[in-house]
Amino acid sequence: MKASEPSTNIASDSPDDQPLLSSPQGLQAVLDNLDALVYVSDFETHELLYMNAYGRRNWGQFEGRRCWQVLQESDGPCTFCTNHLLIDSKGNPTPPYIWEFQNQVDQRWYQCRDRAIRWTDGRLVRMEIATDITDRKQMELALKAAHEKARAAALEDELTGLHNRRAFFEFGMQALKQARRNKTSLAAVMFDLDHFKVINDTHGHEAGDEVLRRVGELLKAKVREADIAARIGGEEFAILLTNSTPGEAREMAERLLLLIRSNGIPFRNVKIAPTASFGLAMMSDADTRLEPLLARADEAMYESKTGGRNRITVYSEPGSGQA
Ligand SMILES: Nc1nc2c(ncn2[C@@H]2O[C@H](COP(=O)(O)OP(=O)(O)OP(=O)(O)O)[C@@H](O)[C@H]2O)c(=O)[nH]1
Repeated sequence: MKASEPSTNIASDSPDDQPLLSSPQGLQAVLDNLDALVYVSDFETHELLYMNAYGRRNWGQFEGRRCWQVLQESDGPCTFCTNHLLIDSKGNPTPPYIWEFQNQVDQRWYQCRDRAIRWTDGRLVRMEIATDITDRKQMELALKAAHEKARAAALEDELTGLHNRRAFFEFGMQALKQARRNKTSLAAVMFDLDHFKVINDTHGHEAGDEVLRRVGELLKAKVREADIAARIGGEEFAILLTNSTPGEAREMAERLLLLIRSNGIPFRNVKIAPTASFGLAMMSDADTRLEPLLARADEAMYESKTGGRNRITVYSEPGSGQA
């Protein structure tokens, strides 16, 4: 091939149009030794017009087949096909579109550089250069999973699997903001196991732990997805009930009170029947933070304690009489 002849049969858009290689074989050798997939497919029919050796090695022969048949083994054009992103409103090629995805055939991750170019006959074709980024992606995914696990662990009460105090305040504040925004109700129920020290002293700390675990399980089984339940202290639990009337919140507290005291918790050869004192308060218009709402529920719970334990007190404003 003479130096003035084009080095490739792909229409070039390089500014100087200088041939870079002395022969098509040279260009072929470069493309076939690339450590990346290069392919070209018809913009409309998706027929594969070219695939380098890397592609043929990994995805097989391409002649007479469409890109989605060879590269994705799918029944039709891919839902994530990027062709529409490669041309402007007038149908002219735009700068390369770069994205990452996991190939359905070999399950490896690729960074793809997609571009619309003019083929030898002038038609628009799609060219993709895809580099294997699986190692990097796996590291990123492992790191993300580790972050998520660490965050979940930091928000979980290890003993019961409920939210811990920190999570209760973090998610509780979101629930309060949402309730204020949507003008919906928010109820706080707090309860504390009665004479828990006696349980520990009589049956041992392990027995106490088992009681806490079982109470946690009861709680988890009773709350709805949108509610927030937590162990916020040693033997103290709290629940935020979203979208609940005072009556519904009280019903929930009553169910829990009965469940806790009526199902003796087996531990080794004994059954431990704890009781709990409950306090209930409803969010008021003045509550812009969680603390005042919880302080009222706590005050009601304290009344349950001083009133004889094993009961529910609904907070009522001083002077308005108790519910
Ligand atoms: N087993 C166990 N005990 C705990 C845990 N956290 C706190 N406790 C115990 O819970 C007991 C709480 O005792 P107190 O605060 O005196 O309260 P109480 O005995 O429940 O009495 P009232 O709350 O007044 O009914 C203490 O003995 C703590 O050691 C825990 O994670 N596991």
